[in-house]
Amino acid sequence: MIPTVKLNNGVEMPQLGYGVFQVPDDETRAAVAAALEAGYRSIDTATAYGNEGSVGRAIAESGIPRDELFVTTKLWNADQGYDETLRAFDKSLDLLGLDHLDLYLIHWPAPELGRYTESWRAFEKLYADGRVRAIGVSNFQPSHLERLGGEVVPAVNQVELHPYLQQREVRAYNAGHGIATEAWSPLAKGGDLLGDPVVKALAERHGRTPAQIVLRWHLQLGNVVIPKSVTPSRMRENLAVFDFTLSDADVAQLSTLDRGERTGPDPDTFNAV
Ligand SMILES: NC(=O)C1=CN([C@@H]2O[C@H](COP(=O)(O)OP(=O)(O)OC[C@H]3O[C@@H](n4cnc5c(N)ncnc54)[C@H](OP(=O)(O)O)[C@@H]3O)[C@@H](O)[C@H]2O)C=CC1
Ligand SMILES: O=C(O)C(=O)[C@@H](O)[C@H](O)C(=O)CO
Repeated sequence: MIPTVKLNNGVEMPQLGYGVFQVPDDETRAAVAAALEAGYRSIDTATAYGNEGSVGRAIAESGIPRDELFVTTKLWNADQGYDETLRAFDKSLDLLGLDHLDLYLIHWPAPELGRYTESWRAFEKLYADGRVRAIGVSNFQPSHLERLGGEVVPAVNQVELHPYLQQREVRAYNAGHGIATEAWSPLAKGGDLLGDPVVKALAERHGRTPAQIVLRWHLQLGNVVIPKSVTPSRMRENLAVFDFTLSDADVAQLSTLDRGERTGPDPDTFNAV
């Protein structure tokens, strides 16, 4: 039901998944269970979200075969460095209750720390050892990617991306290097974007919701998306986007909305640990 994108190492990643940022730990198990019940098979979490254990419990209780799931987590900034990364990976895998991960991402470049290249060496070891099926980065600008070094080209770069922040330069760089672009906050956190007159007019014309129009725009650009919702009806709504298409003119109209407007931190200056 959910199409996949083929990553640069041949691994197939669902183009639409479920994100759990800001889902409180004690609500995550039920939220992920509802998402899996709705049909999601790709889950995006992070050490920083404090809910990996609850994601793991929901996965274990679902009874869904492991090879039908795609699980992503992310290395937090405080864990950057070679040995620190290896330890953080073990801890995440343990919390998730898994014997391998599908995708591991360096969460932020945190350039002031100056350690993401060491973390990438550790990622390459984890990948070579078969403990993770694909490795990638998040919030990396082209300048950060240029300095990554190593042997393995990241499979994914997960960045903030939506019609108000279209990341044309990052997307072009990713595409030119075989890196899949994954959009975080694909709905711009459910804020003004969903009430934008252009989005609303397209929603009315297609008989869809504003969120569905925005998700369809992403999918037609080739982005991987991971919308978050704790509301089961919205989980289902966000999945019901594979039975209609936007015209080229619709996509072009949405592409005029770019304001370069971030809802989250700037990767060049975000160094929190
Ligand atoms: N790598 C990184 O640095 C980052 C990664 N992420 C990842 O991306 C995921 C998604 O991003 P996120 O920041 O959560 O923002 P989203 O763009 O996914 O928006 C989530 C918000 O939109 C609301 N919403 C969801 N669906 C609908 C709908 N159909 N109609 C109206 N409102 C809707 C949700 O409300 P409600 O839940 O109440 O239904 C929630 O408030 C995260 O969960 C996380 O996994 C996010 C930030 C940074
Ligand atoms: O959600 C994420 O993945 C993030 O990295 C954000 O929470 C980010 O750390 C942030 O918004 C800090 O204010």
